[in-house]
Amino acid sequence: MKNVDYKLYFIMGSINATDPLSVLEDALKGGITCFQFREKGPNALARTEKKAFAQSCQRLCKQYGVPFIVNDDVDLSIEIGADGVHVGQDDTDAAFVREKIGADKIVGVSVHSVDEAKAAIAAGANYVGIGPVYETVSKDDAKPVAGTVLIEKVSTLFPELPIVGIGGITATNAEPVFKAGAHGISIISSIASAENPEIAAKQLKHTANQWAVKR
Ligand SMILES: C=C1C=NC(C(F)(F)F)=NC1=N
Repeated sequence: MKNVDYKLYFIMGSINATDPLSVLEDALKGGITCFQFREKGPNALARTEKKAFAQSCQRLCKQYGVPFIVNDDVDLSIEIGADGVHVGQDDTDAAFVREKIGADKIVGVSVHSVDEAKAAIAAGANYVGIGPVYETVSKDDAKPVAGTVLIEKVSTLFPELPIVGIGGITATNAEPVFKAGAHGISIISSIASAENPEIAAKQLKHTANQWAVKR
């Protein structure tokens, strides 16, 4: 996948919004640059419903020319021809994912240490997610708040590696994430739980455009 713009990376699943497809469309209108389909948790959709919902999200992303990445479910990603897969440390092994989906798809990895970042690069990751930068409401098993320290370390050690910060990021606290060297911010509730998701995405996009270092 050619140079993907990770600047405003929205992540959502059916549990994050009452009308997820209209939230996704609003987010796309608001200018998100990348989308991750993350269908996880006790009430997550499964099998046929999950595939149908994924394809509805994928169709919207295609209309707006935004990459559609699937969280963890490699088989679903291949089945529907998604643009890539994102895996956490406890998910499918990144090297295995790269092997299965091929060289031109996007592989993203959540990392919580320099060693995990090194391993992600070795596995062929296109980007890494680092966080939670701030307190998050979107993940009940999130690691302790990490701040931007690891983002700084990883961006210093691996200046070519695209990094997205994640965890509790809003339009008012996004600046330090970019200043620490992140290429983008990853958002769930700041858009999915917003009164007006399109306006929320626009505000986040404005902030991201302001602070994303031109590389
Ligand atoms: C747990 C996660 C951490 N980071 C990311 C991303 F921002 F995409 F890198 N996605 C996730 N699902």
